[in-house]
Amino acid sequence: MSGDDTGAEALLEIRDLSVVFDGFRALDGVNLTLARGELRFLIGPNGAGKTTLIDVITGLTRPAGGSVRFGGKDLVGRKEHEIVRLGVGRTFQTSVVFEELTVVENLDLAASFRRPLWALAGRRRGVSEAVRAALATTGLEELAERPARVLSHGQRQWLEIGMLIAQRPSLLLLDEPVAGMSQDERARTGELLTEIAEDHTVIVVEHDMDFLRRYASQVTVLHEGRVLTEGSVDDVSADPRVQEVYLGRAREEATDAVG
Ligand SMILES: Nc1ncnc2c1ncn2[C@@H]1O[C@H](COP(=O)(O)OP(=O)(O)OP(=O)(O)O)[C@@H](O)[C@H]1O
Repeated sequence: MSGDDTGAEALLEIRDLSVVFDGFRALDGVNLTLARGELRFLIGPNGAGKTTLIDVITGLTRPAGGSVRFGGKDLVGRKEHEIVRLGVGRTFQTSVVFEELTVVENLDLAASFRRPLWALAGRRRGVSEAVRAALATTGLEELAERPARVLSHGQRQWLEIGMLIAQRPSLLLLDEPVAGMSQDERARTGELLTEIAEDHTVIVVEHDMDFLRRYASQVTVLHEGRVLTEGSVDDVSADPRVQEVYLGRAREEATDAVG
């Protein structure tokens, strides 16, 4: 690995990234550096390019230009499953939970994804350490033997996060983990993210400013495919350009609601 002046601490380094869909630039020269162990919130109005950025990191979308380095390895051009094996995990906006399997079975299935075949073949009954840890972190121990279909919306989201942790990624990418949650569930998720960030590097896509004020430290704001600004929650929310972008959106939504 050649050392450059961004230092050995950077786990993820994105340089001059662009994505073009049918001539439309969904990402346009994005730079983003994440230190190992960082919890970074990624915000921006609808269509800003947040999901596209996650899609590029995870190999779902191929960029038109730029680079994505993770732990010193270039991710561009690698297959999705290869990127998972390198230690990048993501949640999707659509559920990946198996309804008829229990919570613990869902976790075990997720954990087995990175387990070598010989370990699967010789597997004894019982719960692996990775599954036990995921159950404890997400607070789902009491529901371990219940089928996933009985879970509330919040519990299901926590299960999905648990399934991700069970795969032992070093970088977690969470797309709007509190969408549709009650206030209590949001608070519990904020605590969960803080806990997970103690031993993982995490990017959370979120546009709920209240949630950010409570749980975010470092924030990157995307707007129209570019990084508008980056910094602490206070700095970012005091930035007039960010306010304009969000107020503009609020105005549009108010008009839509009326119309
Ligand atoms: N597969 C695709 N083909 C064409 N255009 C796309 C595709 N995926 C995304 N886009 C466009 O790229 C832009 C960025 O979309 P993206 O989903 O990344 O935004 P976002 O910031 O995640 O928004 P949201 O908050 O609504 O999820 C949007 O204008 C979107 O319509």
